[in-house]
Amino acid sequence: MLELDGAGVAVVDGEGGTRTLLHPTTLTLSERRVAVVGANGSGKSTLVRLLDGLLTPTTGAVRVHGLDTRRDGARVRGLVGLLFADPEAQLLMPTPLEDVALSLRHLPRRERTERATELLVDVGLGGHLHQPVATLSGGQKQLLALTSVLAAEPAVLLADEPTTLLDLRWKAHVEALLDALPQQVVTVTHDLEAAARAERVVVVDGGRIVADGSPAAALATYRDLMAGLPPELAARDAR
Ligand SMILES: Nc1ncnc2c1ncn2[C@@H]1O[C@H](COP(=O)(O)OP(=O)(O)OP(=O)(O)O)[C@@H](O)[C@H]1O
Repeated sequence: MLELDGAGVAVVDGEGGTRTLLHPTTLTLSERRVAVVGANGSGKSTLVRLLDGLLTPTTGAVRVHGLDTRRDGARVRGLVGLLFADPEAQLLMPTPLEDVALSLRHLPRRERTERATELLVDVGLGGHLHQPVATLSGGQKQLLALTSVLAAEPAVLLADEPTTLLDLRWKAHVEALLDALPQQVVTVTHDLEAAARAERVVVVDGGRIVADGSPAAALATYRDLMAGLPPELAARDAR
């Protein structure tokens, strides 16, 4: 369960004024599949960074499974896994085996290697255990990033445009893996077909939630917005 309780983010801008990235927002996300859509720069990643505790709200509070991200940041980060569009941003080790093993550092060394091998074989990267990460294809890198994140067994996965850089085949592969996960997955996406498969869609515009509800209703609002309608005229009452 993810909760925003009047949570907002404002930063000091270059001119010494303040800039609101997310207006105070109250939201409880308990659905297993949530999609967040919105234009570039609308505040989607800000919302995700709040939920993983990387960013603390400047007003209100954010709770993950009841833990306040401001007070219990380290424990929250233990509960939440993050997957970004660009796997380069999160692959830290020289080989796939070492990268997955890093997420398993709580295990004794031998078990760590065995478990990392098992996980890589399961996702189809068994033939690439020791291949330099830099030489993997983009799709293989994203699959590795996902495997490393999941190895830590997060309770919640936040995926920020996880398939944006993938070709159709890799996109389908990564989406199928994400769809099959037992844990809650919140996905930021520009892919409206993927968003339509969620149980709930949240639409962000100008740092505000402007629609929130079933995919059909919320995506209708988003399409209206993208067609140039101001939020107050775009389809409302998505819930
Ligand atoms: N630390 C910061 N200081 C100033 N402005 C910021 C900061 N972080 C984000 N912003 C601005 O806040 C706005 C929202 O950014 P955010 O990354 O949340 O958007 P987004 O919806 O995820 O966009 P995209 O789809 O392009 O990734 C942008 O205009 C961005 O430049």
